[in-house]
Amino acid sequence: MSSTYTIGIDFGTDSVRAVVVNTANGSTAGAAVSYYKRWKEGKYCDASISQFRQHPKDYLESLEEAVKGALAGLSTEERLQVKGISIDTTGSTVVAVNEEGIPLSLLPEFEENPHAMFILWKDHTANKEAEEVNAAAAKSAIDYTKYVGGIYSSEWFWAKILKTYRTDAGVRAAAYSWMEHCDWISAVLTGETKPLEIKRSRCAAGHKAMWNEEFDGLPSEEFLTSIDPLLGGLRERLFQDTATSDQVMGTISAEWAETLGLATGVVIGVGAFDCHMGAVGAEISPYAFVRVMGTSTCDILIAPNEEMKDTLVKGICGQVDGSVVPGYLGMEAGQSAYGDYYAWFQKLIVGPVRSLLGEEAAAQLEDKILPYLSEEAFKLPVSENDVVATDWINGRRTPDANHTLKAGFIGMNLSTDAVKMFKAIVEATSFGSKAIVDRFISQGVPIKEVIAIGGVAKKSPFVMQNLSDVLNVPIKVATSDQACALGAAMFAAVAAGIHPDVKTAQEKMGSGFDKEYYPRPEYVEVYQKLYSKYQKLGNFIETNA
Ligand SMILES: Nc1ncnc2c1ncn2[C@@H]1O[C@H](COP(=O)(O)OP(=O)(O)O)[C@@H](O)[C@H]1O
Ligand SMILES: O=C(CO)[C@@H](O)[C@@H](O)COP(=O)(O)O
Repeated sequence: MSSTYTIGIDFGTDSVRAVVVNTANGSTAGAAVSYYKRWKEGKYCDASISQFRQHPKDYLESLEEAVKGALAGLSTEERLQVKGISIDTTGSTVVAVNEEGIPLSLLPEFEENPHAMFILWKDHTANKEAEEVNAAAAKSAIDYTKYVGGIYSSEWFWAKILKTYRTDAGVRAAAYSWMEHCDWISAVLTGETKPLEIKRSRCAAGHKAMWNEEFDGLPSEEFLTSIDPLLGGLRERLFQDTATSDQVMGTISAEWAETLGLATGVVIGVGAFDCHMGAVGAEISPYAFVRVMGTSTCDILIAPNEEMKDTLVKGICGQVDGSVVPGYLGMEAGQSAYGDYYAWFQKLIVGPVRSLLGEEAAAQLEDKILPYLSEEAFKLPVSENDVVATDWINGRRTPDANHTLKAGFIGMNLSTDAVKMFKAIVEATSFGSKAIVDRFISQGVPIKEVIAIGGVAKKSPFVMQNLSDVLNVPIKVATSDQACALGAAMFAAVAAGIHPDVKTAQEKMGSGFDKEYYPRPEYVEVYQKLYSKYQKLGNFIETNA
């Protein structure tokens, strides 16, 4: 019998990655990456006001490029054995669409309007609106925030919609409905994008839009208009039900089948967020804590629903039945900047070089600077008098979302150089991780093991060793370079009926682990002291800055 294949597609912050996977044994038949062109040029973004927008054309062009690249090495016969495609994306990354489900920025009149584009997860322009959602929730008879950690975040659906409605009356008038990136792009491949026709991801709806079966779907019209009457009428143009990612969104449209060189009849699965599919790719099992370590971190944990019945974990990004593995409660937490904090420091150093010495010198430095800083920082001794920083350079996602918080440093003197600053930044990201782990444990959710995936987990032994020292637990790193896309390929195999459930797909297609970091006992005590300084600095910033 010939092999069958599925394609997993992972839309990250900067690029999309596609992998073609053999469904029998998980081997990779092809893989490719495509970077978003407009995003790379810095278009439609303004970091000074935390505005980060992505054009749907970037997604469409990169989708085609990455999938074609991943399929390039397959024969025609092998291509015809591709049976399913599933997609994960970042989120909450939302866009206003018309009645046909076309993002407004794909229409000529809104083509260059950032408010008509996808509002990326890390866009924090809606801080005020998030506060208003929280104020309305505090007054409401039903606490709609109870399954999203008790605090609504500016990274999420309703806050972003309200901010857009207040900012741009033209977009407001033209917006029939709104979609998450993972729903829209999956729908695009089927050729049916009408907002009321398509299936909506349980993962996206539950973690970001306060959808829950207990509320009969989305928050009530009364609640939404109590935040602002501008939200009136939208609820009925969104969705009532949601679907888990083992389900089928549809089959590939004739147009996309031809463009990609695939057979008609390829199943398109229901989409989800990157970290949720990544956790499946990393072979998550109950109470394993999977950290997706890239631009940001997303931490995912699953538990049997019956064991978590009365537990509400405060200050995380939600707990949703079936958001990761159908039949289990999926919990999410994370940090808004992880690799992005390192990237910020890289830019800080490379920026003046670019201005003074030109692009060539800057590009050389850019390639070398993070590995150099990591190598040198690894050699430094650790003392309780070292520089301490917070990890809130893009606000705090968890525990207890607050995107108005900023990063801060203490303990510098004239001997503080770039390497020492970098060490403090890496330690800050580890301390932020510890705060999350401690929160889960203190709220009654045990963690049986820690697994890491994502660019940072694969590229930086320094960061990973530091994290293990600070958390004082071993950390396993998954073998796959593309665990999120692999997880998507596993979901595609379930949606296409090749494997009966996620667990079987994990057993057949999982790639295992290739590295494990162990805490070094001699660092545990000093990191406890530095962590306590981190907490004090954090308290100071939170109450004074
Ligand atoms: N050598 C390195 N050490 C630490 N971080 C790195 C290194 N190289 C790249 N990174 C970080 O990895 C992040 C990208 O992670 P990746 O998982 O590839 O992408 P995404 O978050 O878009 O899914 C960037 O924020 C970058 O700063
Ligand atoms: O926040 C979520 C999901 O809830 C992520 O999509 C977001 O952190 C982006 O992930 P990356 O850092 O680009 O891997």
